[in-house]
Amino acid sequence: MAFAVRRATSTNYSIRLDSVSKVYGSSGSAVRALDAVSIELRRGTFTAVMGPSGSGKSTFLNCAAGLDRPTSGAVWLGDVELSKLGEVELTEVRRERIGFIFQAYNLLGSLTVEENVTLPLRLADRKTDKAFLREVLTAVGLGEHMKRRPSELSGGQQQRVAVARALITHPDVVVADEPTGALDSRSSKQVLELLRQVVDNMGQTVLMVTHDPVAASHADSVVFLADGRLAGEMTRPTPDQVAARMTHLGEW
Ligand SMILES: Nc1ncnc2c1ncn2[C@@H]1O[C@H](COP(=O)(O)OP(=O)(O)OP(=O)(O)O)[C@@H](O)[C@H]1O
Repeated sequence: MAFAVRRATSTNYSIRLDSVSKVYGSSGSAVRALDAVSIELRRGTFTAVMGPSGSGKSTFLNCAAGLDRPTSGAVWLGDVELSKLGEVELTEVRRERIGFIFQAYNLLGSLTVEENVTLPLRLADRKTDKAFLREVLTAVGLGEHMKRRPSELSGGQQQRVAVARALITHPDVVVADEPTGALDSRSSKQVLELLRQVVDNMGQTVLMVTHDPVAASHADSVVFLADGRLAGEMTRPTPDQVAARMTHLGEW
């Protein structure tokens, strides 16, 4: 993987949240899922998000990736303010500039590996760069399985297809929500090492929500959330340090 990410913008951060709050419901039943969260993710870094159940991790990820809109505050993807975009533009930005990886892989069963990976390009009416496709599939270890369908692959292989699909558009950021939640420890390790390579060798920016201290230890830094607020950050995390901090934050 010798290529570099195509930069759509010149900012040195990929995502920036500026005092982002998210309130679900109203008045008596309102839940403040995020409370004035400000953070910048530098380009070419791997950040994990951890916190007790209900601390706002998914809400954080969804707001950062334009899947959900903050109640107040601003979200920037490079020099584009997501919170100012209309639905059509936001959909386009998500499709073209953000790569998504979900716990459940979300592959289309009727499509081959190759077709699943290139789907974001077809949806955006963009041509497939065959050399890049081959490079990405080789990088995720699936160069020999391009014509298989998801049902003919293991869970770990399916998630690696999802990683390739997330990379194919040269996104500004790859967002992963519990990417190893459904995998055994060996497949988890492969996927996490792959995400690490994507950052180190391709200069990608990765943001990952996880419950697993071992998974988080593959990141450059871990951001902790508690009750919708930032509750600290740890650089060069080890699994033990992450687990100790999580225990300190409460039940998880
Ligand atoms: N659509 C919604 N409507 C109302 N409340 C919501 C909604 N989504 C999330 N919440 C609430 O917001 C808070 C944060 O939820 P969120 O899913 O972001 O937490 P989380 O840290 O990802 O949790 P978990 O680790 O259990 O997945 C919780 O109190 C949750 O119940």
